[in-house]
Amino acid sequence: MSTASRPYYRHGSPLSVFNPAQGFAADAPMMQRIDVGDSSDDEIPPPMKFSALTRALLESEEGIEQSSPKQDTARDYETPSRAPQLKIVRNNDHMAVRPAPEYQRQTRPSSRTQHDATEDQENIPPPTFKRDRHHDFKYLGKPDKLALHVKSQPVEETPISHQSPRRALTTISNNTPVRPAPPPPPKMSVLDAATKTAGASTTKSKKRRQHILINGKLFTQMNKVGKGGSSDVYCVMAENYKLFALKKVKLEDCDESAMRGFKGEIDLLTKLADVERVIRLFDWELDNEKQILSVLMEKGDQDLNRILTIALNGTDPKFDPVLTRFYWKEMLECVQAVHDYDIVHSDLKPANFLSVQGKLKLIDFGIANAIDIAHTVNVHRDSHIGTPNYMSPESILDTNAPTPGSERTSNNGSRLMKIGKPSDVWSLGCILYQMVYGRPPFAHIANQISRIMAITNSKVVIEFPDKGVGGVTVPSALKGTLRRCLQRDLHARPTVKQLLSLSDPWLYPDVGNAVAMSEDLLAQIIDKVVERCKDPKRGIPSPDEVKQYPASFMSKIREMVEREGVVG
Ligand SMILES: Nc1ncnc2c1ncn2[C@@H]1O[C@H](COP(=O)(O)OP(=O)(O)OP(=O)(O)O)[C@@H](O)[C@H]1O
Repeated sequence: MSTASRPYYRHGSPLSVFNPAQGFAADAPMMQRIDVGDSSDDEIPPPMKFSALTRALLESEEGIEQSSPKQDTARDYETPSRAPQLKIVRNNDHMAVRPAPEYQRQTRPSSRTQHDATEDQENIPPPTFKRDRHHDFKYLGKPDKLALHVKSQPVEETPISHQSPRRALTTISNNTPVRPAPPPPPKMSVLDAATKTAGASTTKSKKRRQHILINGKLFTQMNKVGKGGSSDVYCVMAENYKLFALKKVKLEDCDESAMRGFKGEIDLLTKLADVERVIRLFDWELDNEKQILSVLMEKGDQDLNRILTIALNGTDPKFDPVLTRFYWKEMLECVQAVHDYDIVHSDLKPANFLSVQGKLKLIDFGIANAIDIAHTVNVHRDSHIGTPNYMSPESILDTNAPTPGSERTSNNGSRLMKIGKPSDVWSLGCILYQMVYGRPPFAHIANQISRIMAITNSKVVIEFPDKGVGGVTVPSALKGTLRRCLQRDLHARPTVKQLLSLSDPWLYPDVGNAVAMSEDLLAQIIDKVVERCKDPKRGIPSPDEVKQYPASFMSKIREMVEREGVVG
C-alpha cells in the first residue's frame, strides 16, 4: 500500500473532522469507536453509504492507502482546503471517492488578531452546547464495519474511557451557575419572634382595608383625605369601583349646638343637591350605637388651602395675577350659587373650597344657614371656631359680646350672630388678600385676642402695598376690589353679583372702555393738550373741540395697545 495516498472523506463526513496531517493509528481506540448512526445528534451526518465492493475494501486493511501527511503548517487553520485524497485501490486502478473540501484543523494561532470573526466570544456557542466532536464520537461508538485501520502516526489517546456508558443529557439545574447560599436570617429575640408578623398575608393591620355599610350599600374605606375640627374624611370605593368621600363625625363629644350644626349641614346639602358649585351629598347614616354620623359625598381632589400653601411656600413664590383671577372668579361663582338660594355660608376659608376636576366647589355647611326676610340669620357658633383670620367684624362682634339674657344669646347659652351675605364677601376679601400678599389681612398679629380686636376696630387700617408676594406689582383694579370687600361697614361692601359683573375692572380688565394707563402716557396726553392751547394760530380749543378729546385719545390709545401690546 502506498504511503503517498491520503484518506479522502465526503464533505461533512464525521471522518473529515480528523486532521489527516496528524495521521491515524490503525489501532487507535478513538478511531475504532467512531459512530455515525445516532441521528439525534444534530451535527452528525448520516452514515456514508458504501457499495458492497467498497465495504469489502474498507474492511480489508490492505484496500486502503493513505498518502503521507502533508506538512502544511503555513495554512490558516480555518482555510478550507482540499481534503486529503483517500484512494481505494482495486486491480491497480485508483478510484477516487468523491473529493470534498475540508476545514483543516490546526493549532490555533496564539495572536488574537489572527482570529476570524467566528472565533469572537459572542460566536462561540455557550458552554452547555460546546462539544468536542472527538468525544461525541467516542461516546456514541462507531460500528466496527466502518472502523478504519490506517497505518499512520499514532494520535494521543483521550483520557476518557471509551468503555464508559453513554451519559444521559444533563439536567437544566446542572447548567445553572452555582451561587453561594444566602446568609441565614439574623437571630431574633424571643419577644421579636413571638410578636413579629410573618409571611405575605400579614399586612400591617393599619393598612387593612375596612368595609363599611351605609344604608345597606358596601364601601371599601381607603385613605384619609382630610380632617376637620370634628370629623375625619376618607376616600371610599363603592362596589362599582367609583370613589366617594366619607365624612365620619364622632358625635360622642358633641353638644346640642354641634348636633344642630350637623343636622343643618345635611339639610342644606340636601337642598343644594343640584347646585353644581356645592359638593354633592349622596347619602348619610347615623349610627346611634357607635355615635357616628357618616356623610357620603362627591369626592374632591384637594382643597384651596393646600393649593395656596403649595403656591406660596415654594422655592421662589410670586403673586400670580392670572392664577389669582382664576381662583377669585371660581370662589365668587361658588358663593353666588348659595347666595342665590339665600344661604349664607358664614365659614368661608380656603379649606372649605374644594377643587373637583379643576372646578372649585363649596364644602362644610356646618354653620351655614338660610337667611330670613331681614337678610340676616342667627348663626350658632360653637367652641369649634378655629382661626378668626377670615371672620367678618360683625360676626366677631356678636360672638364676642354675648350678654346673659340678651336676645342674641340662644336659650341654651350658645352664641348667636346676626350675619348676612356681606359677611361672606368680607371672608372672600380675606382669601383674595392672602393670595396677593401671602397672608390674610390680620394674620401678622400673633396674639389671637389682639387680632380679633384689630378686625373689629375701624381705627386699625388695613395696608394694601403696591407689591405683592415676590415683589410683583399689584394691579390697581385688584387693590380696588380688596378695599371694597374689606370695609368694616358691611353695607358699603359690594355684592358677589357686582364682583362678578362684566364691569368689574379686576375680573375683566379688557372689557368695555377701560384701558390701562401709565404715568408716561398720561404725561404725553397732557403735553399734547398744552401744546394745542399754546398754538397762536388755532387759539384756545372750543368747547365742542374739547368734548371730542376723550373719544379721540381713547381710540389712539387702543390703537397703540393693539400695535405695540403696551401702553406708554
Ligand atoms: N368631599 C370631599 N372630598 C375630598 N376631601 C374632602 C371632602 N370633604 C372634606 N374634605 C377634606 O376634609 C377637610 C375637612 O372637611 P370639613 O371641613 O367638611 O370637616 P369639618 O369637621 O366640618 O371641618 P371644620 O372643623 O373646618 O368645620 C376639608 O378641608 C377637605 O380637605
